[in-house]
Amino acid sequence: VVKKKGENKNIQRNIDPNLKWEIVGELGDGAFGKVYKAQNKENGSLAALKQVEIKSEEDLEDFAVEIDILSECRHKNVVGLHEAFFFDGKLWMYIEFCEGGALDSIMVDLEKSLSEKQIRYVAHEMCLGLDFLHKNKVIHRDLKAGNVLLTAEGYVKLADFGVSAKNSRTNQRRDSFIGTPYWMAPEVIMCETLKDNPYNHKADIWSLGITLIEFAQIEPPNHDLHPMRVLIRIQKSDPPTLAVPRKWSKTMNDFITKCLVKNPDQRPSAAELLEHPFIVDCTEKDKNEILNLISESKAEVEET
Ligand SMILES: COc1ccc(Nc2ncnc(-c3cccnc3Nc3cc(NC(=O)c4cccc(C(F)(F)F)c4)ccc3C)n2)cc1
Repeated sequence: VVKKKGENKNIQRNIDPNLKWEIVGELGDGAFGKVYKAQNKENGSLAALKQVEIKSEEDLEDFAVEIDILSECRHKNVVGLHEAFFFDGKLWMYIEFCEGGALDSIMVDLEKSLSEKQIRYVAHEMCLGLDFLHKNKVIHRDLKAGNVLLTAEGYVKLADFGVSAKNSRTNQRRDSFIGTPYWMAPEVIMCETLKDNPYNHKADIWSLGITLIEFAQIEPPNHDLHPMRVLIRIQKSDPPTLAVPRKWSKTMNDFITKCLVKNPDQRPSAAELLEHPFIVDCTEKDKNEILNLISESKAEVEET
């Protein structure tokens, strides 16, 4: 069935978004246009607003995939879509605002990595989000600390500010992008170079392992290498480990080792990882660790 144009029910057309939302700040200049902070005039709720110039129907279709993903995949560990508009030749996406921001900026602001308890809590929440996305046939493809957001209540939300998750539904592959290579699983690099065999959701599990090392060390392994060198290094070398393993528990080292298995078929699924001892004994107390991190980070930002 060929979808008729303008049928996307998740995008409101010919309604001026400024009637409902007002811009109250700027969040940065993303890869795809500007990102603002916006507030709902009726109920005061906050949003992150991304406006994207739409030059062609193909452009609209690409971004509509992202909106379909966010509209259909509603979960406490995935960024929520408030609403989307097509107005004045632009696509306007209003995403639930996550007060804490992304975990890479938090570590940079505080100039420190996460504690094991904080890593355990975030890893648990990320596995819940990943399991949900994978069950909905969505492959994230660019998991990293910069795509993990924190809310004021200490919730962990998977986001994707890059370009990769647009067409991350299986069977909707467009010519693939080389994402940020540091977090890339070996088979993704192989596929990125061979371009034919689509890889599956296990690539996100590798990136999860790399992201845990990033939480522990602020930077991913090989961060000091040129991106091209990294692609070769990931292919040829044994999986990376924590720089100082004895600084961390055996279960944390084991969890990371299980994620960083080069053969994707031998890598556990997110559902299997949810049974791993490292995150099984994750408690609400660990969540308080993250709340401390957010208040520290907010204090830090207020100071500067
Ligand atoms: C600098 O300080 C801050 C402070 C708070 C925040 N909070 C925040 N909260 C929510 N969104 C954003 C955001 C920031 C920059 C760019 N985009 C943002 N959100 C956003 C995300 C998306 N899309 C996704 O996250 C996305 C797209 C495809 C797939 C997926 C996933 F696979 F995760 F479901 C997620 C679309 C439009 C927007 C405006 N930022 C950010 C920076």
